[in-house]
Amino acid sequence: MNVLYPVVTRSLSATRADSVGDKDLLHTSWAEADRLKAGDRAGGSTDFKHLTLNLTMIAGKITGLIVTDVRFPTSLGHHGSDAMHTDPDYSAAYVVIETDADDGLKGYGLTFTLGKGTEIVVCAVKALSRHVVGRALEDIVTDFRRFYRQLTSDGQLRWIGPEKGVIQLATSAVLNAVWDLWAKKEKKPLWKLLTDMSPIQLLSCIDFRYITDALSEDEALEILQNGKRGQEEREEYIEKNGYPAYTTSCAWLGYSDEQLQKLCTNALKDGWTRFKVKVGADLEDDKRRCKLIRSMIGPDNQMMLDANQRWDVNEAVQCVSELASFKPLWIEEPTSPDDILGHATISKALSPLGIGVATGEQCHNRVMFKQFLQANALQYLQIDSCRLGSVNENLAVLLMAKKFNIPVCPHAGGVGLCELVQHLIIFDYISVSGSLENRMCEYVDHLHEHFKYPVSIHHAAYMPPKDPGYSTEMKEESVLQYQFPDGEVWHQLIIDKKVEV
Ligand SMILES: C[C@H](O)[C@@H](O)[C@@H](O)[C@H](O)C(=O)O
Ligand SMILES: [Mg+2]
Repeated sequence: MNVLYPVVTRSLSATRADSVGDKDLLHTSWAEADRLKAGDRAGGSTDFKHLTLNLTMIAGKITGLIVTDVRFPTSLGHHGSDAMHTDPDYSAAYVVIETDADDGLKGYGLTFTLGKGTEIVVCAVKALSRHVVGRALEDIVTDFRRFYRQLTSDGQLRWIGPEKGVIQLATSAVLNAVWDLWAKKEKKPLWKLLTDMSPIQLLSCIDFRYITDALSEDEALEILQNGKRGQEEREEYIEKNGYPAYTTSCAWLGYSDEQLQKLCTNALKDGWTRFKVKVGADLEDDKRRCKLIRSMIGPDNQMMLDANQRWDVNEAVQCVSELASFKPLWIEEPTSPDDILGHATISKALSPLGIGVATGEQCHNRVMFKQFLQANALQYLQIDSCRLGSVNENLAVLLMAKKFNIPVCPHAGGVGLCELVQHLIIFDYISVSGSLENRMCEYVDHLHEHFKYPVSIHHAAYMPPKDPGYSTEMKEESVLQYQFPDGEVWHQLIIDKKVEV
């Protein structure tokens, strides 16, 4: 089916949504789209956008896209280590987009990597840039669904995906920069840009291809319309209390027991009540560490386990059963992230023990999440702001999670991930799920000092960002110093033979 997407913007929702309601509006604009399309075929000179809408222009044509390989040597302190990724250097392919508008605003985006291979993502971003440079921002955001499709469906590039792996990480970096720029133009933090959008505008950002068997556009619209009810109260609640978080940074796998104890003591003092522990390399080691943490946090605080894909399916059931006495809430990534039916088997086996399965940080697109949901293969869904195709694809997944009634607990263990994903989960609470039950967002206490608008944590909760944008902008001096391999920091580490290049 060849569909012309209705183009819907702020002014449309502001004028007509009031009188006819969004549902009607959806159909009105689809009908209009068809009529206009017919007009085009008949040789009419219809300007679709300007006939349908009375736009307030978002100024600027994208004139440049710069991408940088930025790496932080976190492996030296074992930060971020787990059973599979023993020596991660938290890194990013960092994108800056510039426009010819005279407001001087730039869009900043990133995707998270672990050091080696960042150069490959950088290369993929460059390959995608031809779809971005030369485009008016206005054209992109008023028909975001089409733009998303263009980026993910390049007839040649898609062969190295599609919508997965390096090319999807690159798509995310580019689109994160576009969303940052859009939010800055609107002078709103991204979460607020999203919560202020009408249901129909939000829909117009989502590519529903491949998921309509699980979530139709009408169902998504209904969810978003229902989400408008009580939105103001929820916004007030979040402004006051923040979004609940859990910490992972006390118990990376490479930390010694002493370090673990020290970090856990401090975290408890700071008011943390939910702790994630890395497991999976050695069961006896896992038992010792879990025992230590449980004894420190007491019976009432929550503990989650993360095996980072280390086990086979039956092995996972066996190992987690042996750790069940420590009362973990979930086991995260127990096996291959691609093994949806394996996760379903594990979920079923662990259910009598009261342990759920969590996954998503390596779930590369909405189709996989759809299947996880359809197969009852997860009980906690972990979106990732840089693994999925940016905000656009995350919106699709949040809506599916709502339909399947599965709590979303985002992944944020990486550089910049806390900064980004806080916007998505705050939007989720205010406009989609409307609930905090069984929900929390990951937090790791690393590298925030390199961001211009770092996260603000208060009483173990993410306080909603106030600065315009997606909180993606890094400090210029950090980018210069940590650029790989020529930044000052890497230069010195290489001279001192502290790292292998
Ligand atoms: C290599 C990384 O630090 C991962 O261990 C991390 O993202 C982790 O899986 C998490 O859930 O935070
Ligand atoms: Mg994890």
